[in-house]
Amino acid sequence: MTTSTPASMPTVTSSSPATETVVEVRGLHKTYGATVAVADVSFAVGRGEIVGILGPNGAGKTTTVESIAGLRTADSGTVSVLGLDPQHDPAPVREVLGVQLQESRLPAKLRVAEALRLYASFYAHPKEPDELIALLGLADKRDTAYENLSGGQKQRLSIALALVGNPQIAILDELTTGLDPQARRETWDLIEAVRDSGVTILLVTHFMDEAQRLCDRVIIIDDGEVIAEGTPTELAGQGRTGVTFRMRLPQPPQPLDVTLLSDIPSVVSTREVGTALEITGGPTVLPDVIIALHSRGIVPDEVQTISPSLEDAFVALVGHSSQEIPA
Ligand SMILES: Nc1ncnc2c1ncn2[C@@H]1O[C@H](COP(=O)(O)OP(=O)(O)OP(=O)(O)O)[C@@H](O)[C@H]1O
Repeated sequence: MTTSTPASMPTVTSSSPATETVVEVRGLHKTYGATVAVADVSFAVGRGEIVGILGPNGAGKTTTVESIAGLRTADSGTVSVLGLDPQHDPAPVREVLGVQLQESRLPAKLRVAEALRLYASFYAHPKEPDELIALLGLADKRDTAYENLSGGQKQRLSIALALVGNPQIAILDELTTGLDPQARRETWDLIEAVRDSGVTILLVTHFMDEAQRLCDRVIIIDDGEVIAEGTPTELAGQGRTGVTFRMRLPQPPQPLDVTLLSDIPSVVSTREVGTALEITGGPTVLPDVIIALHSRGIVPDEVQTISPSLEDAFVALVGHSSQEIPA
């Protein structure tokens, strides 16, 4: 993650799926008593996409995906899942949409294979439990009770349970929360394999690296409204037109004359970051600086370009990082 922020505030973009729309949400509004959980949310998901729903705590992400799954009744707005209304057609929606929600809990003594067979029995055309056990890397845990699974194994089982009905669409809420770095990466590989098998995925996440790595498009929700939408690269690049890089300079006998850099036309700004110097400027700023330094016999160390990140865009839009809880 970089600490640099875009030069100007990103604007809201709107993008539509390139393929057939399988989920469409229009003007969704949902309150809990006096709390407006979802004020006005609209977006579409195309077949075969992995779409990320990002936003700070309490933004309305879970309420939105639960409304898509038919687990919440919206006050107004429409939700369409493959042309079906989850409120009016809950049974056919359950056949095409699998859900892995936050903190799924199972009975402590239920074994992995038993849980999958039980869930498979709820569906008309389930996947073969053994196939999922193999796909999810749970073969050596098939007879292990839920209470004896590690956090990562419980997470994989909950993904398997979301997929056992052989859904066309899967909603995964906080997929890798609580997992160690290796388990997170394995889970990402798994999600890509699930997508490659033809399942469209709607992923609620707080992790920008996860969204950047997995998602074809992301939708950022704040205070119950969509505030930005686009590919991770599009969103990350908003507001950043120039090039930023950092380098370390060898200690010369004389301190570097700062005008050497500030006189270069393509240099917009320089700042010290620890022992490194960060320079932002136009498209040619990197070679311009290297050539200017070279003319004084200075060869910089550890030159590193800084790519705009989704986290930068998120911070600019929402006002704090994705994992900070606002006061
Ligand atoms: N069952 C409920 N009863 C009352 N208020 C609720 C209920 N569920 C959610 N809320 C409130 O609605 C708002 C949106 O909650 P929601 O869980 O949809 O947000 P979220 O973006 O998923 O948050 P998080 O990232 O913390 O999971 C919050 O203010 C929350 O406190």
